[in-house]
Amino acid sequence: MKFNLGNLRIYIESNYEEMSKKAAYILSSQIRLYPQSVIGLATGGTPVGMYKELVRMHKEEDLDFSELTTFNLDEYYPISKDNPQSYYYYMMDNLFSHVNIDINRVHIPNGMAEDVKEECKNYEKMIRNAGGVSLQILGIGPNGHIGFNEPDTKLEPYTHLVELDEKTIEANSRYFNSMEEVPKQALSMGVKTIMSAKKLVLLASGKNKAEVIKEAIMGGITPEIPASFLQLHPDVTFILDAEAASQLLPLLK
Ligand SMILES: N[C@@H]1[C@@H](O)[C@H](O)[C@@H](COP(=O)(O)O)O[C@@H]1O
Repeated sequence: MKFNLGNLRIYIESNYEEMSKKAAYILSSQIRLYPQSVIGLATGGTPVGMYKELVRMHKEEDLDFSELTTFNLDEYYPISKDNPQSYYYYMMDNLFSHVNIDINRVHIPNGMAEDVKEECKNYEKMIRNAGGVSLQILGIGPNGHIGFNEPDTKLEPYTHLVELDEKTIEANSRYFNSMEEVPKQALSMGVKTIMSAKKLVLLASGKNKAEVIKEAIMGGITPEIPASFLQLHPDVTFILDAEAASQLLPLLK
C-alpha cells in the first residue's frame, strides 16, 4: 500500500522482509542511477534485512558500490572499532565487507576520538566537502529519536556528543550482555545535518514502533519526538511494516 501526504510518501509492506526489500530497491535505484551518490547510513536492528538484500543484489545483480561515498549517522562513545557492538563493526559485518565499496570513502564517527569537538566539526566538514548527503537512511527509536538525537526541549543542529536517554540505553541493551555495558554517550549527526539530506528514507518495523510512527507522522512537530521534524522535509519516504503502521493506518484511510 502506498499513501501520499504532500511531501511524505508512506509505503506499508506486509512484513519485515517486504519492508527490507522495498528499502533495498529504493537505495539500489539511487545507486544505479547515480553511482557517485553520497549515502547516509543507519544502524540498529531495523536495516539489517535491507543490508542483506543489498549484498544479494551486489552478488547476483551487479549492484556496484565502488564509486559511492557513505556517512553513518552515529556511533557510540567511547567504543573501539573492534568491539562487536560498535557501529563500525556492524557496518563492516552487515555491508561493507561483502560489497565492493571503497573503504576510503566510508565515514563513521570515531568512537575513540580524543578531541570530540574536533571530531564532530570535522565530520560536518567532510559531509560538506562531499557535496552533502543525497539520500539518508533512518531508523527510529521507540522514543522518537533519529540518529541519536534524543527527545529534549531543544535539539542540536550539527554532529555532537549525546548523553543517551535511559529509554535508549534500555532498548539497545538487547544487543549487549547487560545494561551496564551500553555506552552512556554517542556521537550523532544533528537534526539539521539529517534534514539537509536531499532525500530521507525512514524504516520502521514492529509493534513497539507503532505509536511513535503515528505521532511522528500525524502529531505535532516537537523536539519531544525528534522524528516529527521530518514532516518539514520536502522529500521523505517512510517504509513501514504492517505492525509499525498499525496505529497510523486507521488515520490514513
Ligand atoms: N542510533 C540508532 C538509531 O539510528 C536507530 O534507528 C534506532 C532504532 O534501532 P532499532 O532498529 O534496533 O530499533 O536506535 C539506535 O539506537
